[in-house]
Amino acid sequence: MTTYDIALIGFGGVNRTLAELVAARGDTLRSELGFGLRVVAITDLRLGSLVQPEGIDLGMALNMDGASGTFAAHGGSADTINESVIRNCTADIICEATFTNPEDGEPAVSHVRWALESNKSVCTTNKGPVAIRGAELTSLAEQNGVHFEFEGAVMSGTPVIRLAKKMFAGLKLNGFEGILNGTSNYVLGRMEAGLDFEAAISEAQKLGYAEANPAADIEGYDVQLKVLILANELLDAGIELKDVQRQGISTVTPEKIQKASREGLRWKLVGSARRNVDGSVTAGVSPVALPLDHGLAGVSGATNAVSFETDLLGAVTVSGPGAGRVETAYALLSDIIAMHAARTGAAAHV
Ligand SMILES: NC(=O)c1ccc[n+]([C@@H]2O[C@H](COP(=O)([O-])OP(=O)(O)OC[C@H]3O[C@@H](n4cnc5c(N)ncnc54)[C@H](O)[C@@H]3O)[C@@H](O)[C@H]2O)c1
Ligand SMILES: N[C@@H](CCO)C(=O)O
Repeated sequence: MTTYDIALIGFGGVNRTLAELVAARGDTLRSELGFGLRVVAITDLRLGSLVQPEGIDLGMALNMDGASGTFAAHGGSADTINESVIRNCTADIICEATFTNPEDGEPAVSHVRWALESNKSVCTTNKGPVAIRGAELTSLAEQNGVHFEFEGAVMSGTPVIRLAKKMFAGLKLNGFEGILNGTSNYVLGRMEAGLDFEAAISEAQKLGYAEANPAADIEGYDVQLKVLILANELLDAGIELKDVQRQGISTVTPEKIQKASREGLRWKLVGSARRNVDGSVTAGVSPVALPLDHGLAGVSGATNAVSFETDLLGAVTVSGPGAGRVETAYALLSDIIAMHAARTGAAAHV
């Protein structure tokens, strides 16, 4: 049976949870999916680097939290030597889950590039490389005969990108609108319930929804990247970050939320893109007070939803978890399942 060796670049909430899944469910995955997974390298800013071609003891790695020392105590290095690890380790697949940088996508863009250049496939939940260098990296993967998968970059493990590419064949997509950030949606809901902004953010951080810098969620940068990804992947928009107008929810005060509630409205952070008559695409993200009977008004907590406007079916809506460690680790697993299916011709349902 095939075993894929994987390297985890960034060992925070998402990749730790993937390691937990591999440790706890390895046998089930093997029998149900027809392949095994073995972690052969891990790097993290707080822990350093560890490469063990025979397989890393995941119990040991998962017990390390940065306060308890670095990988130097386990035969690795205290330094985060990403380029050398990514290029030289024996992994078949690099799982990239470091911080999203909404400005230029670095250093994750380089992590992905080094992997693809050294003929390793990549799965990532990091929005930066996909939004800012997606076309270039996809083409590099194709040239090198490897895979670049990023389902978790939009709506965590909820299938959206692959689903839309496969299931909407024969339909023309004219646009989409959706709730694409779990943290801001969670915060708006908690504020409507009477919590103050800081307390609501703190809850979202504890639940593993928020970015390392939650301003990325609150000020709309995260949705800006996701709109860019969906517009380019699904509408073939050919647009750049500067083309996606951005406004976050920091202007939505508790008073505005209570007033909207009295008027039968609910504030939501809505990301959208629409194809214009001349073929160009207009895209943006901004807070909107939606009537309660609007399809997106009832989407609550860290749930996300995106409604695609199609020519033959009208609106088709996909809804599901938009954030969360387990939900996003599953996205990486679904990427690996898709790679396996492409390699073997096995049916993939993800
Ligand atoms: N948590 C979610 O719900 C979710 C959902 C979808 C996408 N994402 C994306 O997935 C990625 C990971 O999310 P997370 O929740 O695990 O974040 P996290 O902050 O918990 O973990 C990120 C880890 O990456 C490490 N890191 C940062 N820069 C690094 C570098 N240059 N080299 C090695 N390690 C580095 C950090 O030390 C940290 O441990 C982010 O890009 C995030 O935007 C997260
Ligand atoms: N911080 C993001 C994670 C998912 O990309 C969110 O809250 O939606």
